[in-house]
Amino acid sequence: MAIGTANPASWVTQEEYVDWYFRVTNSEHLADLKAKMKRICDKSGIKKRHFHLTEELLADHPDFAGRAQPSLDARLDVAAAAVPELAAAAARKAIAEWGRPAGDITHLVVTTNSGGHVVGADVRLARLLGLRPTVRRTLLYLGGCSAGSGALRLAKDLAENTPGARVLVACAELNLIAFRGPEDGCLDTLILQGIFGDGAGAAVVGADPVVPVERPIFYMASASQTTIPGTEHAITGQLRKGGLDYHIAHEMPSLVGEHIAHCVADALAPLGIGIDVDVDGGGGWNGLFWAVHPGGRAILDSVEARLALAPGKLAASRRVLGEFGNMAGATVFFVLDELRRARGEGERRGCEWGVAVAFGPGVTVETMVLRAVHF
Ligand SMILES: CC(C)(COP(=O)(O)OP(=O)(O)OC[C@H]1O[C@@H](n2cnc3c(N)ncnc32)[C@H](O)[C@@H]1OP(=O)(O)O)[C@@H](O)C(=O)NCCC(=O)NCCSC(=O)CC(=O)O
Repeated sequence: MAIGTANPASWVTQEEYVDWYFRVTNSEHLADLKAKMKRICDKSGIKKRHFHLTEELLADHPDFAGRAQPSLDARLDVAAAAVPELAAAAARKAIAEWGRPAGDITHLVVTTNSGGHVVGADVRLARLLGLRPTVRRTLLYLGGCSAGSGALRLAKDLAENTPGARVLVACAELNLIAFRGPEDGCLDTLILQGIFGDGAGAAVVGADPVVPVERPIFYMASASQTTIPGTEHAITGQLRKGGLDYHIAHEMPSLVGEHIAHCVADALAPLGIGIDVDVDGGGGWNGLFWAVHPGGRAILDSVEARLALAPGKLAASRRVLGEFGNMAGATVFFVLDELRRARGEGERRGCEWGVAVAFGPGVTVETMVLRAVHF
């Protein structure tokens, strides 16, 4: 029924990032890694990224630049305050658009990869927003990049199974939990530092809108999850003394390309939606609008090629990637927001039905079938 997004105020252009990153981590001597990082950034399709971690904050915490030093406590301390604050900035926008008081929120689903506390980000966020003490909270940690879509799936079930429920979903992601300097033999670090950025997204989800106050944007027709067998190794992460150690396998773009068609076809089939979809990659897929998680430029290229999507079909995903990078679980809210903004600016007669697809550890594919309410 409403979507809000927010980013930290500080940002670095992708063009400047390589110099910035090697300078602030005192790594100028690692010339080969710097050249490789430049190749990654040049090909990333990203123009700028926002970060909570500034040079000043890094000066206060020089241990964040290395993975051997015990810095997890300090990282979590920063995230404990910053995650709910960023989530609140996005949630306030969503609640304002929704048009009803924050006290009418009945359920809260919060997800982040940047934390590990009790009392957690859900309690803090509820307090910041002035939600009712009886709001029913669910907190999901470390769900990877599909966590925002997973939280929306949960919200849909809550909304449909609890009459009158209004579920606030919020996700905030801060790269500082995984930030570290470049190191020989750790190519994952270059990918992570080269494409991930910080952001928060929020949405209000409910059934049976109260007209005319509530003006739905997307009808969530179905939300499903598939785990691709034999791919547990492809995305892994662990909280260690030096922060979140994250690994993304080189084959992720091809893996996604291989599985996207059957995941979407499986999600559409039970709905009996009359779309002439050719699962071998025919033009039928262009009969949908697309909100694909922009995990990286190569992921979007792979989906586009595999499904023979027309140029522009992934414009919302590419624009979000360009402006903000991969913001893990928060990204889906930005892509949905961008889609509805583009439709409001003259593309109102776009496709009626669409899909949101996100990928995460498992490898997990979250697929949501959506109907644009004003198409
Ligand atoms: C990083 C890229 C922009 C690079 O662009 P290209 O692939 O076109 O260019 P390229 O092949 O020349 O790659 C540039 C350099 O990066 C290296 N490279 C590419 N992918 C790598 C990876 N996963 N790990 C380590 N190195 C990698 C290449 O070997 C190459 O090194 P050299 O130049 O030395 O030969 C792209 O590969 C990309 O978008 N990858 C997708 C990243 C991804 O999987 N994201 C999903 C995140 S998972 C997610 O979103 C969910 C989650 O985290 O939970």
